[in-house]
Amino acid sequence: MTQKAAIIGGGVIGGGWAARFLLNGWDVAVFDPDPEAPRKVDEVLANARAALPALSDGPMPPEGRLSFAETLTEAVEGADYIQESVSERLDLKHRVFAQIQQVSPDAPIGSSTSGFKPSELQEGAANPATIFVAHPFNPVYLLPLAEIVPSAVSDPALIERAKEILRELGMFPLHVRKEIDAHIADRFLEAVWREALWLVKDGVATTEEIDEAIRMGFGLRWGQMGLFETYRVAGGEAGMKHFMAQFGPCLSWPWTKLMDVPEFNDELVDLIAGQSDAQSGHHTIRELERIRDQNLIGFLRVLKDRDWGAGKVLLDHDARRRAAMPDPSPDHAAPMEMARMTVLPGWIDYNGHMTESRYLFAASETCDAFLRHIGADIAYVGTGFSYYTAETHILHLGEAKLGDALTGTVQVLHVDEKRLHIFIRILKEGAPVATLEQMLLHVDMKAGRAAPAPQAIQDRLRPIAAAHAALPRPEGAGRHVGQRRA
Ligand SMILES: NC(=O)C1=CN([C@@H]2O[C@H](COP(=O)(O)OP(=O)(O)OC[C@H]3O[C@@H](n4cnc5c(N)ncnc54)[C@H](O)[C@@H]3O)[C@@H](O)[C@H]2O)C=CC1
Ligand SMILES: C[N+](C)(C)CC(=O)CC(=O)[O-]
Repeated sequence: MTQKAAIIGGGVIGGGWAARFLLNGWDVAVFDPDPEAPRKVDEVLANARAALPALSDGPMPPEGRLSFAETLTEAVEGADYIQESVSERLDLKHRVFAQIQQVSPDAPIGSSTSGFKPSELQEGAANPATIFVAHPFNPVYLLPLAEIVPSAVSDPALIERAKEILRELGMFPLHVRKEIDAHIADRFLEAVWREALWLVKDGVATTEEIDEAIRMGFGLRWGQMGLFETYRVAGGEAGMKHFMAQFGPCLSWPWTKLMDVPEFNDELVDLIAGQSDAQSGHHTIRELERIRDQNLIGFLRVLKDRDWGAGKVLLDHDARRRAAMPDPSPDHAAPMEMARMTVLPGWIDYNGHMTESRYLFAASETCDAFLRHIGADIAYVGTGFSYYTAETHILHLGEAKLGDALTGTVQVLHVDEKRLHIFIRILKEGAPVATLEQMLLHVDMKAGRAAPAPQAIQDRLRPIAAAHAALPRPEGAGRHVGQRRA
């Protein structure tokens, strides 16, 4: 049965949570008294639809149903999980928890709070044990981290269940063992933010120069190794001990203003906002979000290729989803949908449409998913056997443009013990933009020659091939270059 999430507060973060749940197949009810909230959530969701599927190498589950509730009660009724994302005010959060628990006293309630401790959130609650911090990072639909902070009175079983739900959404729940204002990650962000405000206020650097200092250097390193692993490497062969010995004395030098904060007044706000407008005002916020999303997808995909850091979370999520997914078409009465992709900026050529190498990439994503489905997965390759593509014929039938959602399907044309003959369709809105007919050979990699596939793989393939033999033969199958279309 489809699970239901209630999102209370549909701003930047609530919209991101709604998208994360919906695109992972949950029904979502949002409550936010702001009449603009549905428009904002819809816009965030549109960006998320163009972004999150690009991280997945398997078909996404069918999107859940989104509703905007008239009342908080309506939103939380029957919800399996509730995420509070109202403005960062403790009195408001307390009122919201009281209202939620009148309807739903036992459901897990995660709070997106950036800084309040769970024990502060729980004050005066009817059932404090179900309230905890689930602090996400913007954009919630792309970044895996959620800091999970329980208090001493939190229900440990409920916390474990909440962590499991977040894993099911492809997130990385980081259990913060000791509650503290601003948790773990926001303590860093706040420290860097305070330093940055001083640098602008003191006229040392503009907002743009500070951003360059981050994104041209250490920001890139942090994204893949964090702080300690990066500094270990910076210690050279002697590692962390040498790094500490070299930079330890700086701790008593004036390298930070952390103990001192700039006065928060109109002058500071105008200074920062004015420089920020000059730096980025030529883009709308939605444009900046899309630029950010595509950059993050690029980084995350590289990390995924390397099975490293946040990329490892994505790989684990794909594997978990694959294991949980029913057969794409158990009766094999149609070509099997094996992959979903979004056309990314790096896929576009000088003609303004998807470049030809990306059609091979799309086919390979589709074919690899099919191979995993029949048991020829990476563990199988580890045994020294695999399928190699021996021949491909591509027909370009339409154009794919930036942001288009593509689906890859497989129709099996013929199998024998060594050969696998398939017809891949790359579809946009249900119509093929390309077809790729491929012949694959089952190979003994050590011997370097074709070899019969094992019985287990053949047993998975043959019923599919038998059912697909009853499907109409694809129009482009067996074509050669230059042949006129029927
Ligand atoms: N913006 C960010 O970068 C991050 C924010 N957070 C946290 O997420 C929470 C929400 O922040 P944002 O989404 O940025 O704020 P926001 O201002 O974009 O959205 C807050 C929403 O709460 C709604 N709201 C106010 N009272 C409400 C009520 N009684 N019931 C339902 N909705 C109500 C508002 O109408 C507004 O749409 C805060 O606790 C914040 O600390 C967490 C991570 C990052
Ligand atoms: C600035 N902030 C405290 C709202 C930041 C966060 O809470 C996390 C993020 O997404 O940067």
